[in-house]
Amino acid sequence: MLQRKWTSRWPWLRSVRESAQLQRSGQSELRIRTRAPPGSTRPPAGRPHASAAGQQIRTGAMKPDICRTFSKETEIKTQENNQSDREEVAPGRSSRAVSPPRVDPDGPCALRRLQPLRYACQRRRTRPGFGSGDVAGTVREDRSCCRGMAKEQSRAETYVLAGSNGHGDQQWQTGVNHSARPPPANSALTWRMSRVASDVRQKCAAYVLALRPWSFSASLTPVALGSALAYKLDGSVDLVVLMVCAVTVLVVHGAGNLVNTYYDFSKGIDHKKSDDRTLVDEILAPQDVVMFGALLYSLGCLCVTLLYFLSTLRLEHLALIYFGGLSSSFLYTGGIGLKYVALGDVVILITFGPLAVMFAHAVQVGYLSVLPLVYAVPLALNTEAILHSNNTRDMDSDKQAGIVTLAILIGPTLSYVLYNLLIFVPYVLFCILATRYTISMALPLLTLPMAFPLERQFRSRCYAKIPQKTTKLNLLMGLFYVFGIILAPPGSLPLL
Ligand SMILES: CC(C)=CCC/C(C)=C/CC/C(C)=C/CC/C(C)=C/COP(=O)(O)OP(=O)(O)O
Ligand SMILES: Cc1cc(O)c2ccccc2c1O
Repeated sequence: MLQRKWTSRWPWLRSVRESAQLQRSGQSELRIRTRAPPGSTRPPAGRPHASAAGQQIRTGAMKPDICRTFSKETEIKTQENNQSDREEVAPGRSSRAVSPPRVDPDGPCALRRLQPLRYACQRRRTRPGFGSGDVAGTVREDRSCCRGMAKEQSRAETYVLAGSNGHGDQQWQTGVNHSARPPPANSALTWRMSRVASDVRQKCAAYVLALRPWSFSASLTPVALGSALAYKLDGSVDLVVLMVCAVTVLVVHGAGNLVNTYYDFSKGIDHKKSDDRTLVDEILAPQDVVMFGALLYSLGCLCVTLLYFLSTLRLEHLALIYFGGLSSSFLYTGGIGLKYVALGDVVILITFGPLAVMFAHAVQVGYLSVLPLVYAVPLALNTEAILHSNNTRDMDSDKQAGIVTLAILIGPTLSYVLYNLLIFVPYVLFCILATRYTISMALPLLTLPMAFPLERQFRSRCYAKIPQKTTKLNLLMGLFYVFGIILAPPGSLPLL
């Protein structure tokens, strides 16, 4: 749910999911039933060729028949123009010289994955002598297609419906220049480069998506809080240390999310309706996730080594907190899998609260202190509310998968009580701080109007959007809390 929302803001990331789905369902291949042109050799199996398809459709040599039903969104009218012809045909070869597409008996529509952002919407038409249709037709503009295309153009993948006889002989006409002219030499290079660029972009987007970056605010706010405390109580903050610390915590959090992705998938907990469908939808392969996780943990170790040189914190203290964070990030779902035995909530409460705040504070000031642990409490409770609402929403599917979470153990009614405690106790603490110490501590109370609707939704068991909204609340409340600390008059903050 959270991810869905997140990707709706960055459609190029969403396209990674969609293209993976299409690929999985076998639709990303050009599927055309062909009649081999007279004198041509049998098409070899392999990647189909759009320009060849366009050429043959036009000449009638290749006749696509019954079209599969595709979603309107993927029915993208394309302009397979000279450019694409040149690009799709290997350099130095005419389009005729290219092998015809792979024969596919049950997938006759020519849905073809082509290079991104290359194709413009074109008129959808039927006309005499075109392809196998031979039906006198009128030119019909498909405006919805144009609208769809405008959207699709922002995507990393474009799908091209290159030929169809299954829709009243309408053809997705490709605007190919069918001359057998070989492409200019430099276009071959352009073709390869844009192909590689597109592939790299796709892969990068998939990795970013797998990290579930929408959740990163949960680990960045404790870093901000620890640094704000160091600034306020010890007088200075080293921005380089702050940056390296933030990267370290982010990297360990991201690795924890990947470990979660891997183990939830291998234990069969993630399914088609889960938030995390990186592996379910085959956006990445399990070994990609493992490699990426290992890379992030290594990067985290590199960052903490850098912190050792940048900070005056003793090595044993630095190592203790860092490996504490690293272990909990792994053990949440890896190894013994604390999440599966109802201990996930404790892990989140500790790592996203006291541990991360103390880490950020300690690397700034060079010593360990209990003060950040106390200040971390409101934030930790609120962050745990995200996980608890997530687990309450997933209660049924988690039960089916045979795992035990706190939400399952206590049931929906007590889950509601717990959620309220997690959401509203921080506000009680802010009220106490504001009235007894400094009014700047009342700043987080500005987010109170966001909390009441969440309580109502939880009460009416409309869980779907609660984790997402709680994450928003967590970010805003955390930021106001940090500002409240920074704006507090000197000496006004409680020191225990
Ligand atoms: C102190 C230092 C150096 C680092 C701390 C860095 C942090 C905050 C690490 C936490 C890592 C961690 C425990 C990640 C787990 C993230 C998590 C709660 C995933 C959600 O899992 P599910 O409960 O399966 O939810 P989904 O259903 O959305 O997958
Ligand atoms: C992926 C994910 C999902 C969550 O529900 C989280 C809750 C709290 C803190 C971090 C979380 C997280 O990283």
